[in-house]
Amino acid sequence: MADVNGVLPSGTRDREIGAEQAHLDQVYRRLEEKIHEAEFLMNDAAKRGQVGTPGALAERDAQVYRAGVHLNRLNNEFEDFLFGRIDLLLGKDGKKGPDGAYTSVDAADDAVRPDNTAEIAETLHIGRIGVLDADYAPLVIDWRAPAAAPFYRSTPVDPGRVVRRRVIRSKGRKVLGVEDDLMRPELTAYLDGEQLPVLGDGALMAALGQARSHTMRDIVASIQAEQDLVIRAPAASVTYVEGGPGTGKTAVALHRAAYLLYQDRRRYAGGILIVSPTPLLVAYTEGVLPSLGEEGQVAIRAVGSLVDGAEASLYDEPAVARVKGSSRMLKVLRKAARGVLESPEAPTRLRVVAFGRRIELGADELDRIRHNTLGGTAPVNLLRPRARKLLLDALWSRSGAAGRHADPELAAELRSSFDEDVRSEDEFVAFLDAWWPEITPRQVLTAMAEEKRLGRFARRVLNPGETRRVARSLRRDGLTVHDVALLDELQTLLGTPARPKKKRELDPLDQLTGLDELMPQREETQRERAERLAQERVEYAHVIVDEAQDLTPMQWRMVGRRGRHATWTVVGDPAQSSWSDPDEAAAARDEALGSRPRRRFELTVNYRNPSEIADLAAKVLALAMPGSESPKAVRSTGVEPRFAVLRDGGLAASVRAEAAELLERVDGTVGVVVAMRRRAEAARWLADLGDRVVALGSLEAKGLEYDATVVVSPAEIADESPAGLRVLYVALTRATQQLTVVSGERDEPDAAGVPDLLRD
Ligand SMILES: Nc1ncnc2c1ncn2[C@@H]1O[C@H](COP(=O)(O)OP(=O)(O)OP(=O)(O)O)[C@@H](O)[C@H]1O
Repeated sequence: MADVNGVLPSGTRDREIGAEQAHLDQVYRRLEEKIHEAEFLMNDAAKRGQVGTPGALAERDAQVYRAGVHLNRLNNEFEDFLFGRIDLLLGKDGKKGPDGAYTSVDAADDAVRPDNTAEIAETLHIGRIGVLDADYAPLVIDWRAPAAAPFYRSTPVDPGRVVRRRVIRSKGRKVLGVEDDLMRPELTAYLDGEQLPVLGDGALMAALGQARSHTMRDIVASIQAEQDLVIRAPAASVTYVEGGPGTGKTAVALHRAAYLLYQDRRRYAGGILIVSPTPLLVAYTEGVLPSLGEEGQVAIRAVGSLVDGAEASLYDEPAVARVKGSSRMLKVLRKAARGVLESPEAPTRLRVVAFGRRIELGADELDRIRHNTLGGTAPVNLLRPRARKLLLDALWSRSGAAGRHADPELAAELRSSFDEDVRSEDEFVAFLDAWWPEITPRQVLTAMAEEKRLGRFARRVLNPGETRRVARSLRRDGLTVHDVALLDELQTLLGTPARPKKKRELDPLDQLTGLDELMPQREETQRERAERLAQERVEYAHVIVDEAQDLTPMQWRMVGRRGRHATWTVVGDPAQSSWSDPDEAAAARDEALGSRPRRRFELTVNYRNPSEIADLAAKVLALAMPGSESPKAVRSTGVEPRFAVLRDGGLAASVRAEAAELLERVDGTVGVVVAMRRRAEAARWLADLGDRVVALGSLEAKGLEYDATVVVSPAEIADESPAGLRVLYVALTRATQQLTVVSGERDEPDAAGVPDLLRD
């Protein structure tokens, strides 16, 4: 309907908005009916409860639960939940599918007439959940339903049946605007006898230009075709997604979690785990799933918080992180988990009295027994019964009672009464507790903090300098992100011994019959214990790893243990890896994922950075990973990055002034990225600029984005670790609007203030 200049007849916009408003009104009326139904159900259920029979009570609980879930969802979805519409040509098969949609995605051969005109055969509205009218015809189709896929998949190159895709913006019950994309611009299409109008510049650009807040928004209304392919990929084995900065990897990962739950809620009742690199990114993304109507079954955890009780947010200096994250640590931990028993506090003599004789085992004998007990690879804490048995053997042979009876039955009886004697002796019990205590992972880390002991555990694995630095880092207060993977590994190496079963409350009937005594408690077998422990460990049905390029080998082992039977989605960008040896991490990843087949996807479009910023970042990418390609920026703002040099007052004053200036120029947030060691001072520089501005260490910037960023001293960031150039690449790709680079002396800026690393 638009003429060649794109001018629409007056009133078209109002009429189109009016039509969508009418549809939204109808949807709300239907939702209100559903809410009344749900409330009625709850009241009715409450009344039934008053009847009081067990059957009625159970029924009431089930009904209240169902109605509660229903009400809750409806209330949650009320905000902005109808967001899309597609107008479609007749489908090839011409039949209606289960959602009222034609099942084919291709247009029928005769859908377009020879004069390039066509009739719209069907209009579908898409929203956060599906709503049917009283006759079960769809008023809104859930965005995750197959019928909604053409909304995301259709492109002008491959439009399928879609003629026009419309994004509807609404607030509460009011439609504010519509943005259309024409998929078949060559066509003149008619709906109910009127030519189909096209309004706005397209929803994607509108979404990308918006100011950013401190939380991520869902992209449900503007998911792009290549992203939709990933979101809806079947959850078989491993879905592996690579893409440069801003290509929507995090957004896609979150929407995929919601999609998988919709697809097969029962299968994912085992939970979906999303592993995120930092607590900041967890906080940033936490709201997305609830906005998609999904909560509860998805756990988003920072990699430093995967072990219960450990909430690590400290970072090791790069040289230490490199050692702690490497798979060399596995050898060190294996030795440490066993060697920790040889503590200076461990008793070196065992004395008992049995059969009226004093029997003693000395240090050498005890060392030999410990050594024999530890042979093999069984978890240390599970070896205590074996240690006790070997101690009793040694005491028995020292007792001289072994040869007393030739008759095997009598000899066995004697031995068993000897064992009973010794085992019940207080001294023996106290000795065993001190000599073979139950060890916790933290105790092993504490032992490793002593340089001498760590030196023994790490012989021929770490060099003396590495040993010294790791030991020193473990003496600090608080856990680092890398310590958590060590704790998890140690937990596996140490094992959790079977706890004595809680005594059941005595059943009066048991007391009468003495049944308890007649049926001795059977000891758990090794195999049963292993099975029980395997079940108790937190495992998930699907594991999503965000920023996967950053996981160290030790972290991959930790994450791998949480998804041994899971399907996986792994998203990352090797060019953003802050790990010093990406090949080693890739090998560890392959080991964690096992031999499961992979489906690979690539995301190629940068939705975050305008081309002006993306072009600058590409220069660092060329240094960091020569030959690799940057994603294509989808928009440009005409605003070039600004290069600032030090003013009077040094770095603090310069950064403050640049941040203040950006606050004036953008509506949303400003991120100031500094080298890790400057984190604390940078926070002080910006303290009174308000909460729209945040100071971040370079590693913390991972995955986040701001309207504008100040990157402070590229050279400092690049020099901070062997992966420094890749970390700098991350820092330079965080802004959605404007970027300022502040150079220090080390950056050797030229006359225009451009630092050495960013020059052509
Ligand atoms: N289809 C889309 N519609 C609207 N916005 C989008 C779309 N895809 C991505 N975005 C936006 O682009 C930005 C970058 O997305 P996201 O953070 O998921 O990218 P990423 O690939 O994880 O980036 P990085 O690797 O740098 O962390 C976000 O603001 C996201 O909302």
